[in-house]
Amino acid sequence: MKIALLGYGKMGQIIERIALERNHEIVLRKKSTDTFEGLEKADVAIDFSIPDAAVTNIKKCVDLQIPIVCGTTGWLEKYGEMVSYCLQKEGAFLYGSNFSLGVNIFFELNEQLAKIMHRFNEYNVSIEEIHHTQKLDAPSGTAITLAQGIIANSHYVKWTLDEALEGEIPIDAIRKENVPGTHSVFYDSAIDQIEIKHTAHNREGFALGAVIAAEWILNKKGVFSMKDVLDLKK
Ligand SMILES: NC(=O)C1=CN([C@@H]2O[C@H](COP(=O)(O)OP(=O)(O)OC[C@H]3O[C@@H](n4cnc5c(N)ncnc54)[C@H](OP(=O)(O)O)[C@@H]3O)[C@@H](O)[C@H]2O)C=CC1
Ligand SMILES: O=C(O)C1=N[C@H](C(=O)O)C[C@H](O)C1
Repeated sequence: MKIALLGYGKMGQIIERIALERNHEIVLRKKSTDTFEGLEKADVAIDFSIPDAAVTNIKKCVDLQIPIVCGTTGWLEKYGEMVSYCLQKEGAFLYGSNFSLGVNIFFELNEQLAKIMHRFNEYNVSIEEIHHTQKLDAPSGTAITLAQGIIANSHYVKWTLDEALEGEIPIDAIRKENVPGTHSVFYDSAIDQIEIKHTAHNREGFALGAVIAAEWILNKKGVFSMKDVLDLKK
């Protein structure tokens, strides 16, 4: 299939290699100063750009009726608006804070653990994420998804996402050279600590997952997530 890359940085260049290995064609490699010329030829667009560009890129693809897979993080306050825009225009849109298979399994593990732990008030939950020093947003999109998973599965729902992001679920964002992405969820009591952790060794899993999501969304209409792609919906 013909793929438009919206964002041609660290992720866009790895996605290009994997897409070509899977016999796809790249019709656009858009960086900040490039136009959208070539987008109209695409069967699917994959956006790994910057937080300030994602909304414009998503709307452009929906307007052109081109399915878009968005991996760009740091713009979630506009997510609801993008969902409505896509549904109203009968487009196809899939956002993933993290496209790696390992992290999507980690998301399921996090949700199952939250279902157990919410019964034990002696434990306090917190999240830690570590990323490279070039990352523009904090906390990471993955950490926010982890917080959402905890909130959604703590039946007495102590927090809203805003409360969580305002510190009810502390999220520690650490920046360190050359770290692709490490995420931990901690449950601490006065007696002990329970930790679950995912460590990305490189960016390959993010890129492969994004290309698989692009293959999946082809010829579909609606708003989707990696739970749909991996058939993880309960
Ligand atoms: N969901 C997931 O699995 C993952 C998500 N990410 C997210 O993906 C995003 C990109 O990460 P990464 O590749 O490391 O970042 P980079 O900084 O390496 O690349 C960003 C790219 O976006 C380009 N860009 C800037 N403005 C625009 C625009 N208006 N339209 C199109 N492209 C634009 C930049 O162009 P220029 O060079 O000209 O500035 C650059 O090519 C981040 O939000 C990150 O959090 C990252 C890894 C995994
Ligand atoms: O910026 C990155 O590199 C990454 N960002 C995503 C996020 O914000 O969760 C996914 C991954 O952790 C790498």
